[in-house]
Amino acid sequence: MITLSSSFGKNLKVTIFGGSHENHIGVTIHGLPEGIAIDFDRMKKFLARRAPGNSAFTTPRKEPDTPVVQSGLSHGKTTSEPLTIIIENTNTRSGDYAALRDIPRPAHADYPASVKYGDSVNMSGGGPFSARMTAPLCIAGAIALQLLEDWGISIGAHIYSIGTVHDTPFDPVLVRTEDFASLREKSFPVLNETKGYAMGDVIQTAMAEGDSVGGVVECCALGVPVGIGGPMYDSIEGHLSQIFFGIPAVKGIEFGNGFQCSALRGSQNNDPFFMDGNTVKTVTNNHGGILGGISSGMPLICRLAFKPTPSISKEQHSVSLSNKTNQILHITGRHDPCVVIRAVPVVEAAMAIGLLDLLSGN
Ligand SMILES: Cc1cc2nc3c(=O)[nH]c(=O)nc-3n(C[C@H](O)[C@H](O)[C@H](O)COP(=O)(O)O)c2cc1C
Ligand SMILES: C=C(O[C@@H]1CC(C(=O)O)=C[C@@H](OP(=O)(O)O)[C@H]1O)C(=O)O
Repeated sequence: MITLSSSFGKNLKVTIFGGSHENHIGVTIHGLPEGIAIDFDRMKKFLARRAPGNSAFTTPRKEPDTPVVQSGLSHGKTTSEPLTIIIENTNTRSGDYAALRDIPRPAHADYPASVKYGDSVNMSGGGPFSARMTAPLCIAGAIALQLLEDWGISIGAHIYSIGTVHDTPFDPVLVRTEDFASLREKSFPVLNETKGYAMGDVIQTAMAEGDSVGGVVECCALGVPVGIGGPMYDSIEGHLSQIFFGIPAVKGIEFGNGFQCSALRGSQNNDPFFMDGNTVKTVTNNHGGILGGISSGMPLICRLAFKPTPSISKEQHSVSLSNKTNQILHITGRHDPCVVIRAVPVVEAAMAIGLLDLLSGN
């Protein structure tokens, strides 16, 4: 068996390795400043927001997700070596996946991964494609969030929609750091509680029918200085999109008013500039804090669309790869009926790593 790994970043290189049903998963971070004290209590709190098994709306797989430092830390502070932290997988149930080696799940990675890797990769639990890999991403994200505070940058996210039910969006001009603090304390992070209950009903209805639902996470970064990013392939959108699309089940990304801008006239879409004391600001923020790939100093806002969880208990059509016949598939096992809730801190982590990488090279 080979262990796959994948890396993100130019100045801060984040490499994630392991698999959902291997002994452990983990992350190595190259390029952190030396002598930084890492707040592990905050990291654990952050990891707990993503961890499986914490509510009726998530997979019942229970994992403590305890970060264990392997190297790169001495007396609680970073050294000049890369930092490696792992998480043990303690609650695997690989039997759930025995049949799926031959009968791939629609919408999961099983089929193309089996063609590409054969039996050389352990695909149980989704292997290296599993959302389990977002736990080490959140370790790196927790560290990045901590470092970004020194730059005066804060990041927050919420469930923007589940199915067709929408939360109140962030106000793209007036959104404040304080809005993020209360969201972080919520197990179902929405701004409008009534909409949150309606979203819960949507998930419960799908679950009762052996089905799943998708949704959108909205994320915002405040305090990003003017001038981060660059033209064409150095754009903030391009850079963040690479790490965002590394999150399993992300199928679309919007920056600012995104697809909506296409229905507007220039006079409606353009954000007029004005002087706020000595600072140049815009009256509206359709551009979501990015112009020409470069930060404008306004709140940086984006939305990520997540598809419905592939593994559903409803009967589905698939094939037997060995027999080359059509096959009815019944998936058992432990799955999120909606991935969006646990994805909220994952999106914050990805945004933090992406921005810290850009800032480190600016
Ligand atoms: C937080 C989170 C939890 C997820 N939980 C599950 C799950 O329980 N079952 C499942 O089949 N897919 C789950 N997924 C989605 C799959 O990992 C993903 O759809 C799959 O790897 C295929 O990748 P793709 O959708 O990006 O093409 C989850 C995704 C996220 C972000
Ligand atoms: C374990 C996690 O989520 C898993 C993500 C996942 C998938 O296919 O993405 C499938 C399930 O794996 P298993 O069948 O092993 O329970 C989820 O539980 C986690 O996020 O930590």
